[in-house]
Amino acid sequence: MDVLEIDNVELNFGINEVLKAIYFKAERGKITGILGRNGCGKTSLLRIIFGELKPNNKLIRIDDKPILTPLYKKGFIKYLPQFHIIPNSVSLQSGFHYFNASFTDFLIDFPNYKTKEKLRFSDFSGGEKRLIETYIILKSDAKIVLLDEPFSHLAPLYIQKLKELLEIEKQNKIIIITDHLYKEILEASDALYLLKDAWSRFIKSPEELIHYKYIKSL
Ligand SMILES: Nc1ncnc2c1ncn2[C@@H]1O[C@H](COP(=O)(O)OP(=O)(O)OP(=O)(O)O)[C@@H](O)[C@H]1O
Repeated sequence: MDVLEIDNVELNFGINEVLKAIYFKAERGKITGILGRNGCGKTSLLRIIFGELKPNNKLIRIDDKPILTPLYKKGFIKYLPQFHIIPNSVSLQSGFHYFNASFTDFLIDFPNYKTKEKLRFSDFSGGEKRLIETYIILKSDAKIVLLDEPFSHLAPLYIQKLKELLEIEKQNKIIIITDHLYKEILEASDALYLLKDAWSRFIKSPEELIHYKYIKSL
């Protein structure tokens, strides 16, 4: 599985025209970033790709073949939403077991969690939960990974570590990522799209983000 494309996306919520004429391509071996202001439709686009939000129109292709079944039903895609996905009553170790992810690998990457395996999710801070959930999704056996704001609540060292893991995982996965920490997205991404006025624009250089009034300066 090498290339995911989504085309002709049209999404309205009542009179609110959120997405129209969107084209978007993500490839294995590259991190594909999505930037855009609040409410421009980044989460909606990820949910449409995942298959849980049905737009007025869209066409998804994987390796040039149209996909008509919602992707989440196919089992090879994982989605990190903005909300927490692991129940509070579950222990750290069971959370890894539940998602079929390696807790041993996690402890190698984040050794400071060695004494915390029996703690429940309710015992962790918002940022810690985010780190754990992002790790579990990123390191899963999925072929396509969608990450909605993985960096936003994380300490700089954890962001750095996640970026290193992204570099490794992208060799075997199609990875799409969005966040308001645009400098992190710029650094982590090999291909970048900006959503603006319901259109997607492929961004060739960071200066274009100024041109399209996403930022004032770099
Ligand atoms: N279920 C819904 N019903 C009605 N409107 C919705 C619904 N979900 C999203 N919207 C609207 O669609 C637009 C896009 O929302 P979306 O969450 O995709 O934006 P976003 O770019 O991810 O925003 P943010 O960066 O703030 O998370 C917003 O105007 C939002 O109010």
